[in-house]
Amino acid sequence: MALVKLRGVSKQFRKGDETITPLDNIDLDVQAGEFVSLMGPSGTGKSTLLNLVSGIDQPDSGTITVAGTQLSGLSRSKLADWRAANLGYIFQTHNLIPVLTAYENIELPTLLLKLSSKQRRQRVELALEAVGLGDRADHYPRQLSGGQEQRVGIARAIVAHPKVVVADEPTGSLDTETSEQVQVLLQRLNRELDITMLMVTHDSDAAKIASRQLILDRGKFVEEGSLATKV
Ligand SMILES: Nc1ncnc2c1ncn2[C@@H]1O[C@H](COP(=O)(O)OP(=O)(O)OP(=O)(O)O)[C@@H](O)[C@H]1O
Repeated sequence: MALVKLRGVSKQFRKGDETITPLDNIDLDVQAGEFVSLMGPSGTGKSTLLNLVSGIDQPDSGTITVAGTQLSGLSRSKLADWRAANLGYIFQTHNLIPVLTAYENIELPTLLLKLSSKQRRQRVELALEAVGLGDRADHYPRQLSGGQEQRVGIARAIVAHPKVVVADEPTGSLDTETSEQVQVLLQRLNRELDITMLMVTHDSDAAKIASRQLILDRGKFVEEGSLATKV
């Protein structure tokens, strides 16, 4: 069974008198271990889709099942528990807390999990190592480069050992070289840690690191290279 499964998902927003429908009766299957990139013009609903898959927002119709759980049936607190255990979110701007060290920023999501302090420390150390920042644990965000900050953001997204990581333009604020390093890192985490990735990007080079490239076009998905095919 697909790890991420959307069936007939629609989402509308009202803008003044106008109703916009960024997602229109969408179906999507992402298999465990896949790395899917999602491109499309600005305002077509890519971030909206990530928010639905993360349970941050609810669809107007359709069903979303992630890691075996149908999200629409969950209360807010159950959703928060589910998200803490199953989902990591990588932002364009890393959203690190400036008064916390790299270690403490990465530790934050683990505070929502039932772990002993030893297990928590092991998870944080593993995540720091996975992103190559074992020697930066005690640095504050202001003491890190942009690429290092993003790597802390990535470590924070994987520290709970989530089944799915969604990334919203993770390389959007980085220079070319740093962007390439982050792309390599994401690819490695997908392959070596078997993390299923769903990444929104405007960068066609970044999109190519994915095992499957989708484009969101007028409320529907088309697969890169087969523009007429609905997924
Ligand atoms: N909470 C909201 N309330 C009203 N309109 C919204 C809301 N969230 C998104 N929208 C609108 O829905 C549409 C899709 O937005 P979304 O951010 O998902 O697009 P996107 O494809 O991620 O864009 P970009 O590439 O610029 O980040 C846009 O027209 C946006 O203004």
